Amino acid sequence: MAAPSLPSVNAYSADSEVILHAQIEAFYYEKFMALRNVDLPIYKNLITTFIGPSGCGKSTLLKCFNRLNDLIPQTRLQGQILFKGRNVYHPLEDAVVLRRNIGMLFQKPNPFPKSIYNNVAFGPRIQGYRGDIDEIVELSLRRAVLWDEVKHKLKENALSLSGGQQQRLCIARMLAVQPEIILMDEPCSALDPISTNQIEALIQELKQHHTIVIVTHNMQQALRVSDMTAFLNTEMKEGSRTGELVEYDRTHIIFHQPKQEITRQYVNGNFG
Ligand SMILES: Nc1ncnc2c1ncn2[C@@H]1O[C@H](COP(=O)(O)OP(=O)(O)OP(=O)(O)O)[C@@H](O)[C@H]1O
Repeated sequence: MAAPSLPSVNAYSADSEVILHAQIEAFYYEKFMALRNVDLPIYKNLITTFIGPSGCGKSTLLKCFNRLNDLIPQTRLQGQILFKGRNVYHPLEDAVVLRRNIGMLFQKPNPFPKSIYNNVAFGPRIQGYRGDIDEIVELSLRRAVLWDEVKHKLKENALSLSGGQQQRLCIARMLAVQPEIILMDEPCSALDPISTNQIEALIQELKQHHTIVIVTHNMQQALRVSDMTAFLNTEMKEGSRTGELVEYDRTHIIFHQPKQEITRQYVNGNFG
């Protein structure tokens, strides 16, 4: 089933505010250089997608933004990631606080094996929130368009929900701690078309209050949901295939009038 065409409320303009900025000279897994020369501003309240062939470093780049790569031993970033002008890799920056501001949604929904309620209440509780947790749980579930489906069974285990519901629950769990930025790594690839439509519609809603960055292999999804698209590809460098940013622009330009021939080939499915 084709997803409905969704209206874009916010759009890029020359004075769009840069909220995140990757200025990466190189990123290494041990000695392997996975990314090189990526200079990529992310604009506030827009949806940006990363596209490119498998292994070009889309997920690696995404995980630089909230320092999730720090959890992998022997990784190293040369360069900086600016979040509202501050380098998140500065030794005095707190990665835990950063990940609260820059939340992440994964390919496979990963709710905690707890009740639906406790999944959403978890973040506010560990932050020591003193207000009405019931209210935050309801609001977050409503914003994730899940409330009507679960309001009568909040004490049931989250793992009893369908895949699409679990993914919306993970979104509600993230919204409960009010992140400014939401990173999504192929958020719909494990979902059926109806759940995919629901998540895509939700992503459009969320950009009113959040900045969203999505890795996707689905060209149609990038075209449907995003304002900006970055195309990455690999280049043979010093004996290994290193990811590079080829082209970054408004999504309609990347898909219909790209500057690089290789981008045109990729978005048209004629890629070697
Ligand atoms: N934990 C890791 N240790 C070592 N190398 C890694 C690790 N994670 C990723 N890589 C390598 O880094 C490169 C980029 O991987 P990454 O997952 O970022 O690419 P991707 O574009 O997201 O790929 P895909 O579309 O297949 O998910 C690949 O060569 C990959 O093998």
